[in-house]
Amino acid sequence: MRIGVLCSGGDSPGMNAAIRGAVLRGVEVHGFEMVGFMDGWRGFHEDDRVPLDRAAVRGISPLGGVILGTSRVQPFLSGRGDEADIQAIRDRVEEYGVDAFLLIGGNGTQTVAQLLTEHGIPAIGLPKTIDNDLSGTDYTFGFDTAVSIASEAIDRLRTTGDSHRRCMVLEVMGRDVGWIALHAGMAGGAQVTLVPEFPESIEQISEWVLSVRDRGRSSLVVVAEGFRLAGDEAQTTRDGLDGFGRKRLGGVAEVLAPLIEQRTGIETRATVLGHVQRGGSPTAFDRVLATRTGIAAADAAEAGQWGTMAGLRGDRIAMVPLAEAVGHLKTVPEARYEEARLNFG
Ligand SMILES: Nc1ncnc2c1ncn2[C@@H]1O[C@H](COP(=O)(O)OP(=O)(O)OP(=O)(O)O)[C@@H](O)[C@H]1O
Ligand SMILES: O=P(O)(O)OC[C@H]1O[C@](O)(CO)[C@@H](O)[C@@H]1O
Ligand SMILES: [Mg+2]
Repeated sequence: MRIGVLCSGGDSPGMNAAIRGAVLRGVEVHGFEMVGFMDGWRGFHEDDRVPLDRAAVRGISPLGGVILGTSRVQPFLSGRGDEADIQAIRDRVEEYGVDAFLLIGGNGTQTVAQLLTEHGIPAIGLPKTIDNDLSGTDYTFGFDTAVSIASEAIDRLRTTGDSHRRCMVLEVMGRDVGWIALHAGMAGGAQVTLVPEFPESIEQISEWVLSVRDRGRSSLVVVAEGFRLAGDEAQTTRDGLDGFGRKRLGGVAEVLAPLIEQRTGIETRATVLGHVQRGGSPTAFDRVLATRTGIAAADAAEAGQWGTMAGLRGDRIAMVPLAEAVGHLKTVPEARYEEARLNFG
């Protein structure tokens, strides 16, 4: 069987380990021939492919980024996903002699895996995203690395914040969910953690910051990029949309810091962590999760379990139907937020 491997969406630490896991299992154990398309669907459309064999994946688990590159280039040339678009993919698939795909990506990529499978082009999904917003899996690889980097940033901001008795506001990624903020905030002992799922008022936030000051401490506020103040309609964005029509979230920390300063009289500084939290070497946890995801995906291909995604369920990797994974974000549940919120301030 010849399998095409392709990454789309943003990169996520662990993607290389996932490719290595899939190749070692697929090529060495199941006897597949594997080929990687460069830069997501661009490589597929432009016939830019590389062989994926044991040598190609040697030593790549500790490497950040992804050796194949990734992009948000559309799989469907017209963008409509109609029969002509599907036929164009079928023609290419035939030309390349590819029997099936392993698609590494987030929600959008898993949607494509499902669409392809429904149209008779077999695909299996490998979930990745630092945001941890994919349903059908407990955690996605990349998330643990992002949380570790954000936690370290909190530790560092705290020492300078404490020295100047300032309130420090750290903005982390996560798009429309607050998983990175929640976990990093808990790991770093943040006094306030703000997530998109549960808007809070500036009065409430200022009250927490003042109560921290009243017991002689400085506040560390973690805010997810998708957070909105209670009553605000829109999230904070930079330059509107990106080249693929998506909102460019970011900057909410810079909006909050002066508001907190105004209301509390406490000098406040904002830091936007940005793409630092997506870069560099994956944690051991992410390497292991990604490797196991790759292994499970290769085994699923051997077993013909098309239209599924290799999700983490407890300590097991389970092949879950793609329909369970796509279309609905995995948001922070109220109980998890309340558990943290009781200790704010
Ligand atoms: N409903 C859809 N129909 C067709 N193509 C889609 C659809 N959703 C997403 N895609 C395509 O899938 C690719 C990846 O989608 P997207 O940019 O949303 O990233 P993702 O996989 O969700 O990862 P991330 O977590 O970084 O957002 C892009 O090439 C996009 O064009
Ligand atoms: O890499 P880009 O296109 O700037 O996208 C940034 C977005 O991607 C993510 O890193 C992953 O989905 C989000 O947390 C963030 O909003
Ligand atoms: Mg997406």
